[in-house]
Amino acid sequence: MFIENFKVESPNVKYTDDEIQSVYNYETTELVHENRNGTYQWVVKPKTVKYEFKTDIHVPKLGVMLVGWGGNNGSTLTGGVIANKEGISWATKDKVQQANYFGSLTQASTIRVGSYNGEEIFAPFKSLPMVKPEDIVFGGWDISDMNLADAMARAKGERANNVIKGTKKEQVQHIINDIREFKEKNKVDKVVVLWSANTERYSNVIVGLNDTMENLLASLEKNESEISPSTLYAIACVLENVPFINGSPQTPLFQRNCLIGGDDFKSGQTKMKSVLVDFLVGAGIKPTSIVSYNHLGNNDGMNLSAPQTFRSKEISKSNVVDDMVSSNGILYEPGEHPDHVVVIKYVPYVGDSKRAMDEYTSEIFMGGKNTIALHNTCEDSLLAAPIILDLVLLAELSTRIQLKAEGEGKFHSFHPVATILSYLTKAPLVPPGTPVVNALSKQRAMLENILRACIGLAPETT
Ligand SMILES: NC(=O)c1ccc[n+]([C@@H]2O[C@H](COP(=O)([O-])OP(=O)(O)OC[C@H]3O[C@@H](n4cnc5c(N)ncnc54)[C@H](O)[C@@H]3O)[C@@H](O)[C@H]2O)c1
Ligand SMILES: O=P([O-])([O-])O[C@@H]1[C@@H](O)[C@H](O)[C@@H](O)[C@H](O)[C@@H]1O
Repeated sequence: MFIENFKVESPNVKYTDDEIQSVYNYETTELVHENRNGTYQWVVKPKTVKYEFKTDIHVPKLGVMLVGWGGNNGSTLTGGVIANKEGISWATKDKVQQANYFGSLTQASTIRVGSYNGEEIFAPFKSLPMVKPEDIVFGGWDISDMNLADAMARAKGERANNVIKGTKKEQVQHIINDIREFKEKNKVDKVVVLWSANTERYSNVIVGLNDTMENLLASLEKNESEISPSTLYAIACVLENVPFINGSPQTPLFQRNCLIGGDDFKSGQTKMKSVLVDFLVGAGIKPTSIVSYNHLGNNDGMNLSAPQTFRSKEISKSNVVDDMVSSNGILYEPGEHPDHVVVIKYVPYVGDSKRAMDEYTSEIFMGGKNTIALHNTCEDSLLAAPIILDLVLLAELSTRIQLKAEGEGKFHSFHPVATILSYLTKAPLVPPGTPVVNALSKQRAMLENILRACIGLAPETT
């Protein structure tokens, strides 16, 4: 059964006029490698850490500035939100289609809150006060000056006629001025910037050039050509203390003192992979070869046909099985890894209709082989647009949550590198020393359990 809303009554939660305060007992384990009577032994010690959360319930007026606003995803998201806001419907050959938010975790999925009369009860995933998509003020940048309506109809072709000019430093200042003007003009309380522009070639960390914020700022002074446009946007956001989310694979490198999320929307083939490989390895089956091919004909596909940009995607799409493989030392020797090949081809005719074909070969009982072949056809932008929405809404929400662990004196925000957004990205950015989790079910559980903690509900274990 589905219920629209609910309120938690518990000694662990208190609703005030300004915030939801909650207490959450986090059941975890501590591992020690101890020498006991001359033999080293792993000892697992279950422990409970008490956390306190407070969530500001005042939902701000939110501005979202998309870099690459006129692209396939930027224009599709904007059009989709307007269609929802205006309640637009249209005739298709099958039926009259209503605007919706299918594919959005925050808008179209549910969480289990308990049972009633023997029936499971589910409520909307957005169980905390969140910005409504229809209330977002959209803005942004594009190197093409085409209006959004025409841009939406176009998914390919030459376009750079609206670039920001000047030295790198001047460009950063230009972006900062744009953010300030946008805020002022639209009277928004907060802004989130999201890179939905084209994939850039992969940037390496070069010592002295981009390895620290100081070196990056010094390189900016020198107008160093190795600083990519996405890095310029990221620097501007860091300097303006505006959350920055990277929807493409290249990693803009900077000191992370304001919320940073990324990298690369986890929309189709990779999302499926982070479910399937988790299932196989979790079932004690050993994937030994994963061959992933896809072709598409939109501008993203054309851009990725350049070897340097394809390399960025290849990296973000390839690391996705690492945590699952390394979780099972019964199946894999140390350092052993399945053969994993990623291919992307540009086929203009199919446009936005991305085709993905995957072959998973695994070893099963007694040397048997199991081959699974998948074929998936789906509109690229219709997969990505709801993910962009979730990223900005969850990024905004996470800036309103404060927490404090037992023994910590003061409340503080989450770490600025937003692990909470992992579910939505192919190559999740995590703080140094934090393990990267790619398995989709774990990523969703982490996100859901944080939201549950904020309203004093125990983690979901079923
Ligand atoms: N399913 C998906 O669509 C999906 C999944 C994962 C990642 N991505 C990534 O999302 C990004 C956007 O995808 P898309 O299909 O909208 O691509 P697109 O090519 O249709 O749109 C990108 C837009 O960015 C603009 N642009 C390029 N460089 C810019 C710059 N420096 N500053 C401002 N604007 C710039 C272009 O003019 C274009 O309008 C791509 O990097 C893609 O790899 C997409
Ligand atoms: O999310 P996913 O389907 O694994 O990956 C996709 C790629 O396979 C595709 O070629 C690219 O154009 C999309 O931007 C996206 O990155």
